[in-house]
Amino acid sequence: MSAVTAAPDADTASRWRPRVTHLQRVDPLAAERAAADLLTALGMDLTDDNLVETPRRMAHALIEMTSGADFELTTFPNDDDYDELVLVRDIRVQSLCEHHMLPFVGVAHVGYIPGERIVGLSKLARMVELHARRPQTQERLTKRIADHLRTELDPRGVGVVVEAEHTCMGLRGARTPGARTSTSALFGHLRDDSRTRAEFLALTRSTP
Ligand SMILES: Nc1nc2c(ncn2[C@@H]2O[C@H](COP(=O)(O)OP(=O)(O)OP(=O)(O)O)[C@@H](O)[C@H]2O)c(=O)[nH]1
Ligand SMILES: [Zn+2]
Repeated sequence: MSAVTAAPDADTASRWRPRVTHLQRVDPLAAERAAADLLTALGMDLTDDNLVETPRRMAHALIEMTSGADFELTTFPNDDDYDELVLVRDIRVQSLCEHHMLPFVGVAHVGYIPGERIVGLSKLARMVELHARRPQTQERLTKRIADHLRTELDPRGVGVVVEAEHTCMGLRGARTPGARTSTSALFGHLRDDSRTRAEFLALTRSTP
C-alpha cells in the first residue's frame, strides 16, 4: 500500500527539469513520491500545511545536488611555452557521500603544468562543480577531476587536492565535527618530478 499523502502531479514535476550529465534516468515525479513515502515512514504528517510541498522540495533539492551542468572546455595555444605550475586554489566543493546521501563540503585545489595548450581558468572551477554534483566518495571525486583535465587537455602534469568535512561523520555516527579529509590525485610531472610535486603540495597545504 502506498504511503504517499501528497502525491505530486505531472504539472508540478514539469516545472523544473535539471540538465543532467551523468545520470541516465531521472524521474522527478517518482522521486517526489519516494520522498513522500520516506517522510511518512519517518512519522511526518504531510497533510500539514507546512509540509505539503516538502516532498517536492526534497526531491528537487536532491536532484539539483546530483545534476552537474556540462560545459565547453575553452583552451588556448600555449604560445609562450609556459611550463610551470598553474594552480587555482580554494574552489568550493559541495557533494554528497554515496553511503548516507549527506553532504560533504570543502575546497579543491586544481593545478596543472601546460603542454601545447592552456585552459580558461574558470573551467577548472566548472570542472570541480560538474564532478561534485553526484553521490560519490571524496577519493573518486578527486580522481575524476584529475582524469578529466588530463584527458581533455593533455598537459605535462595534473594535481588535484580536495579537503572536505563529511557531515555523515560530523552530525551523526562518529560525531567528529571539524574533522577534515584530504585526498589527492597526481599525474605526469606533478607525480614524478620531486621538486614540482613538493611545490604543488606545499602550495595546497591548508592553513590552520
Ligand atoms: N573512503 C570514504 N569513506 C566515506 C566517504 N564518505 C563517507 N564514508 C564512510 O563510509 C562508511 C560507511 O560505513 P558503514 O559502517 O556502512 O556506515 P555506518 O554504519 O553509517 O557507519 P558510521 O558512519 O561509522 O556510523 C563510513 O565509515 C563513512 O565515514 C568518502 O568519501 N570516502
Ligand atoms: Zn557518508
